[in-house]
Amino acid sequence: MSVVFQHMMDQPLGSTDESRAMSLMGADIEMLAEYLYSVACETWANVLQLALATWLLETEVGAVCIAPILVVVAFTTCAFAMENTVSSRQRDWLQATEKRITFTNSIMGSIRNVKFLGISEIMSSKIEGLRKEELEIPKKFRRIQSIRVCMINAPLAIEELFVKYPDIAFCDDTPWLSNASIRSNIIGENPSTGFDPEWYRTVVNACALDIDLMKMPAGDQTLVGSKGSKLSGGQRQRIAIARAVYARRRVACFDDVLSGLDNSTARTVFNNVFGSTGLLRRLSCSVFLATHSTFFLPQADLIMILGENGQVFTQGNYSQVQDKLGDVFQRNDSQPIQVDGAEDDIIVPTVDHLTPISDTASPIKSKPPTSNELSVYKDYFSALGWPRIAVLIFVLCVEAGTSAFRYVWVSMWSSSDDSTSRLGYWLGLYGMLSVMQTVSLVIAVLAPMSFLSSPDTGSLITRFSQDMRLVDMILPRAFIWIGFQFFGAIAQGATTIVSLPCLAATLPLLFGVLYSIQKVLSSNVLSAPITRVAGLTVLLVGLSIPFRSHMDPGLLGIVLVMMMNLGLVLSELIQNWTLLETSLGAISRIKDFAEQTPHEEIRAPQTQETTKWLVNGEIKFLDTSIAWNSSDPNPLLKGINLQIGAGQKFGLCGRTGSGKSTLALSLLRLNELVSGQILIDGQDISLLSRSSIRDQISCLSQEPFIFHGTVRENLDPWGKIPSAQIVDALQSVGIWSVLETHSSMEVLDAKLDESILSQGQKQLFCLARSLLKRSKILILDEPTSSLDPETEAKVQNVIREVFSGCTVIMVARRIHTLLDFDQVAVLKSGEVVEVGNPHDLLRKPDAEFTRLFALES
Ligand SMILES: Nc1ncnc2c1ncn2[C@@H]1O[C@H](COP(=O)(O)OP(=O)(O)OP(=O)(O)O)[C@@H](O)[C@H]1O
Repeated sequence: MSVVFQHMMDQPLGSTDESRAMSLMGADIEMLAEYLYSVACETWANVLQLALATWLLETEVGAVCIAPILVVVAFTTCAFAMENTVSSRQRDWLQATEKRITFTNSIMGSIRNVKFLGISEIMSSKIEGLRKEELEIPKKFRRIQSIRVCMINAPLAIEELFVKYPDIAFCDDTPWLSNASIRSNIIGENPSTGFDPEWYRTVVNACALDIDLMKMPAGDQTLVGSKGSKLSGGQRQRIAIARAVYARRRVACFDDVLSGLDNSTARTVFNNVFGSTGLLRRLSCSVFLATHSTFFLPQADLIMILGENGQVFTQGNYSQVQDKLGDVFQRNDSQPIQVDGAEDDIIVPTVDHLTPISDTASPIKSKPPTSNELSVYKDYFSALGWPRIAVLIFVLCVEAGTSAFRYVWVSMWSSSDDSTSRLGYWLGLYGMLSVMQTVSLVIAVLAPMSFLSSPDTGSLITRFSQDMRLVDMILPRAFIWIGFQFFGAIAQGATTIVSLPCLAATLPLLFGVLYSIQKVLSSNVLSAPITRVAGLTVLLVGLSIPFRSHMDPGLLGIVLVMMMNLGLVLSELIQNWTLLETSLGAISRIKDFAEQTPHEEIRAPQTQETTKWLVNGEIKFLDTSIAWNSSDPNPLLKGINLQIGAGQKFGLCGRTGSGKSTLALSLLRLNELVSGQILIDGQDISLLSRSSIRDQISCLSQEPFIFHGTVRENLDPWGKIPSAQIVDALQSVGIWSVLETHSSMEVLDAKLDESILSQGQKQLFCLARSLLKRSKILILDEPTSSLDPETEAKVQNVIREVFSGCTVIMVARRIHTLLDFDQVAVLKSGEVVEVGNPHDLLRKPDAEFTRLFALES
């Protein structure tokens, strides 16, 4: 596993398929371990057993003893001959697994976007479809864990790069956060690096996170959610910066990390972290900062301006490159503002708004399962379907019954007087019993996979992929083998008792011992007790010896064999029972997850929205208060009163964390309306279902959402739009030609290769999807904040031209992008402090909007 992991770490990003490596580390290595064990332990034992049995047989029947060896050789040869077929099936299975994992990963990583687009149900059925495809190939599966790494992304243009100190911190423009507390994310989870409270507070303060933490009831112990989904974009970015600074490395690389922050916060963080007296200077850390902005250049020791193809356009200190800035940056950014502010004001906070600091970040404990054992069995059986269970039990009974009766039949045959004269009768019935046993065995062995493809179980297991391996691989196997062993034990026990009734007295003792052992096995003490059971069986067989003179020797032989078998069968039964119980833990976790995770749609919608209710796109917020959690006593947004006319362009701006996205996303009912009303075309949206709202409103976020699939699937997940219309949409956003150049086949049905699109082109592609949705309202949550000014201008133009007839609500950090909007609202700490036409507001020198704009220009 470490070899695969190390290999992945050594590869340049994008050169290897992440999910392929995950399959290798998961399914392949697991299988290798399992099979190596059985090969190592069972091969020599089987060879020894065969040799011994042949020798014993030779003393009884002479040369015929060769027959079992021939059978073994024939079957081994067949097994080797089938190897090719098996490995190709295995490859198919792994590919199907990879496909599903890659798709699921991309969806799970973009749940926010999936909700914005109102395509949760479509994505869920796609995942289920992939899963069914995978289960068609009856092979094993295991869960794969996602591993993310931070690395420098750009290929090196020079031959070699020497770094004197290998300890480098890296911070990307797309922050990577694990689902842990804010503090854990900053200090990292490496136990060898001790926690330094003083340094931690200094870093938190420098990254302007103290103000945000103060507003959070759990302070720095607040869980950030999957990929930081419970934080604002700016908070996510500053936590990632804080992690790189906290690490105190000698070299640190920051890739456009300030673009996601509003101007005022960006300046504060720049001064505190990168400025002439910032933390990194104090640490004597060499810093690489990639940026689109010229604002911060005067403070850099060396500036390298790169041309379009990555070549060095010019380099030097600020005074040396100043003249060339105008040639590269077209906007009026070439006049950098003097980055002022309290550069020396990095103060260790005196107010302890951070939760009490312990020496280590507290780990997040997962809740133990609460479902009881019986209800878990009941749920599993109901998911499989009771009729199927009845059929399976019947098949298992037939298999066990025929298997045991075959021995009795042989004994009856050997002791009968007509054993040779009625050979056809004895042999024919024996053959029939063998066929019945084989057929029932095959049906029962094939059962688990067909069970798992039943829709109920499918939906049950896709809910909780973490336990997939147990549910998919171990549980069905344990379940079926328990069936064999249970019914086999009953049949063998019954045959023994019928043949030798006095042995019935010893059976309760045998079961009692086995039951106690099972309890011990639950505590993970494994194989030793099994051998004791075998010993007990031998004892019981020994006890039966004195009865030899009173019964038919053939029958006695069968009883001895059955008793020995019974011991083994029972011990295997115990092993599989233990496995079953472990796997049922997974079902229990799935059940708890499904039952305990609160559902978004708490109240049923009161209006039946069969028709299109959104016609004009007029929006009203009436004394609205909004929270992310309905039980939160302090709503994030308070007393919002806004009126947005149909077809208006409305901008939202303010400091990071002020609630801009929360306000915009309240239109999609992604958060909770605590009081007041939100009306769209006069319709109270709290009375509409969330899916209907998301179906009719378009939304575009900062991270373009593209999933593994064809161009058509990505643009029209609903599968309803004619090709000509899709091509039109791609042409209006200017992406059609890019896709056409890179595709050798029909563009719409080709797999969408994300790597051929730049970040800006991906946003344009997503705009085409919104266009096809033909919605009257478009919400834009900082769609251009991570783009360079030129691409940003292109995207903004498309928004203005193509969506001219729609109501557009745009959250923007770059104030200049809002200047031609009809209205803007400025938010501060969850309240709207200013609303008006941007030009009217700019005429007022003391307006908040004027101040924000001044910071930028
Ligand atoms: N899903 C969520 N669950 C809980 N709290 C959230 C969630 N999303 C955001 N918040 C909190 O709501 C507050 C406002 O976040 P919001 O994203 O609205 O800010 P913003 O003004 O858009 O900031 P930015 O400019 O940084 O994106 C933040 O303090 C954040 O922690």
